[in-house]
Amino acid sequence: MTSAPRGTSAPRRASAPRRASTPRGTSAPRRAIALLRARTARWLAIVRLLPAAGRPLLAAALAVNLALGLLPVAFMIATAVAVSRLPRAAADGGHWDALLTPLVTALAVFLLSQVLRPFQTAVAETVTRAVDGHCAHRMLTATTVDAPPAALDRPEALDRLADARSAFDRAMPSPGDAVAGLVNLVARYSQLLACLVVLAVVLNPWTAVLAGATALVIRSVNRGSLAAYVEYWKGLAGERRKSAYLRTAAVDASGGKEVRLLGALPWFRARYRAEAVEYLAQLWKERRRLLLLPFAGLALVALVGAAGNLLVLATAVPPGSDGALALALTVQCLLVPLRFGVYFPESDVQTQYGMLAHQALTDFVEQAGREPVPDRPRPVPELSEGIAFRGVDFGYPGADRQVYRGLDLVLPANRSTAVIGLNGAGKTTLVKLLARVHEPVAGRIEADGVPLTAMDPTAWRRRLAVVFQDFNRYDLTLAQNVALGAPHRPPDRDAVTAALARAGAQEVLDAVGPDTVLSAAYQGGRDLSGGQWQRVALARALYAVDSGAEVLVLDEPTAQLDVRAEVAFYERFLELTRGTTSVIISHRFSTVRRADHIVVVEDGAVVEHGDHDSLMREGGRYATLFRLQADRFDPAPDESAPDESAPDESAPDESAPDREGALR
Ligand SMILES: Nc1ncnc2c1ncn2[C@@H]1O[C@H](COP(=O)(O)OP(=O)(O)OP(=O)(O)O)[C@@H](O)[C@H]1O
Repeated sequence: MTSAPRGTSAPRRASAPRRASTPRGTSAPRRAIALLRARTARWLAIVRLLPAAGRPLLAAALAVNLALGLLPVAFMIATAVAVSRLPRAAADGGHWDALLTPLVTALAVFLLSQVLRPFQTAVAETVTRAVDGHCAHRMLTATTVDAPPAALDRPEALDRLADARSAFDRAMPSPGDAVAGLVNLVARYSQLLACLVVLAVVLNPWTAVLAGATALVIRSVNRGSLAAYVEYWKGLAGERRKSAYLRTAAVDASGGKEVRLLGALPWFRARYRAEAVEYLAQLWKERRRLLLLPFAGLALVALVGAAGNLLVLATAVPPGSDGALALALTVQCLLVPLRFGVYFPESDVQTQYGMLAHQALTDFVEQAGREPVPDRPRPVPELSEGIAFRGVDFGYPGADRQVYRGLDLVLPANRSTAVIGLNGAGKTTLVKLLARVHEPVAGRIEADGVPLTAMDPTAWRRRLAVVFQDFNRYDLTLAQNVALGAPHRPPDRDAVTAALARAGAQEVLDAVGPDTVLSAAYQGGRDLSGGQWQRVALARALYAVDSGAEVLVLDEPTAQLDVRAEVAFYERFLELTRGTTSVIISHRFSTVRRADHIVVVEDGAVVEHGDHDSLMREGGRYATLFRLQADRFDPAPDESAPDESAPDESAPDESAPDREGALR
């Protein structure tokens, strides 16, 4: 019997998954037809993957399997001939010559099958790899090129993606395994067919029909049960994903440290165990229902079929040596259809779960969709006016709260704009809308009057250099980490060095060198501090600007910098952003105040905008937040000191950055 594949343990469940993917309320025959259609479609999808293995490989795999199917039948014939000649050879006073040819043939056939058997495994593995390479490419293209980035935020799409990915991680059978399993069936079915032909010729066609029918009935019930079980298993995809998280959270490098510090391993272990037991209990119950109980029925069918055929055998076999040949041959041939009552280890689990993995991939590609690209995209303009958000409404899918309602905002070209607001006000969301990670629900975003939706999204994104709050830390060399800012550009070591210097990461470069992998998990690798990483990410964005990106977007660029580094950053800020259209998001007013234009977002809209001095004079939200932050560090300011936050202040205090550098 089959077993659930590795790596499929254990989530909790609020409600049991549906047992079939057909709609409720439809009649039983209709449901059966729908189910049959769905299963046929899955098989056809796997058949359509065959060419991905490549013709020569496929031909080799088919030839090996055909040989492995037919050679055992040749062995049966040869041994049956030898057995039928045995009485006469013995009677002729030990004239064993007559046995030589069939026995040598049987031996040769046997040896050939033994030699071919490892090739079946090797060829199947090669087919698997070739097909999986093709499917993995499809998955990567879908996730990183075709699908809109927001698709990767949708839980149902992520569930499907998780199942597809776990197949490529070899945690469950993959589409390639399904194709190899399908090819392996050639051996089984060619053997069955050959045995049925022998039965029809040697006994009579009805015996062949009865044996064939018995084999196919028990086979289809077996496969049907397995398919239903796997369908049930599929319904637990979301829980499997949660469970995989629990399993790895305590052991992966980043989470593991904190789990150890908290002493939370027993908690994780207990939680994982409880969920695993609950999850497996459901699976086992379903397994008993779908796999164990039908087994009793199948055994009965097999028994009746075998009994019927043995009866025919007993009455139809003629006496004499012809009868001995017929008996020896047909008894062996009858055993082959009966073996269709067990799962085929080289094929069944592979095809069933592999089909599901392929279905998961297809579902993901369909659910994620394709990012719309206009037929005739308008060129991305060189910004001279700026980027305008016009009446933009946006809320995350499934969330009840709108992040923006009728947002009007201009990011002037070639100037720096700082966006401030409280936690959750929507600052990062603004960056995501700008980068077209999400699209507005209403309203539009324009670059020099051209709607972003009229441009090729890839061309637009190439104009942006973004450092997200949760930027990527690649386990690659320092130089590669920076050069990834413009992967389309041929590697330019001088430009990488210059970007690092501008980002204040010269010390990092001097300390680790450009070719050190930035991860202590590799031999000779070195990890960086949070602040050092932030500078590397900034260097990546500056390298992108150097390579043609026009809009620099920095989301909390100094959050992890120490006071000295932050002061150095904002001293360089004007130089870093000069000539570029830049957007900076920061809670640190020491960074923000240097921007040409400051925007305060609150309750889904811009509530104030202007430069530092005008906003301070206004004495509104910005001024309140600014003073609040300043007071944290200077609760009783010297009365004689210039009042930085005075509403009527007319000239900025140039000494202020030093004091504000300590803010936070
Ligand atoms: N992927 C998401 N799905 C659903 N809601 C989200 C998602 N990302 C953010 N939100 C919600 O959208 C709102 C705005 O989030 P956003 O990250 O833009 O805020 P922010 O101003 O950048 O906050 P912070 O200052 O804490 O970084 C918040 O209420 C947040 O909970």
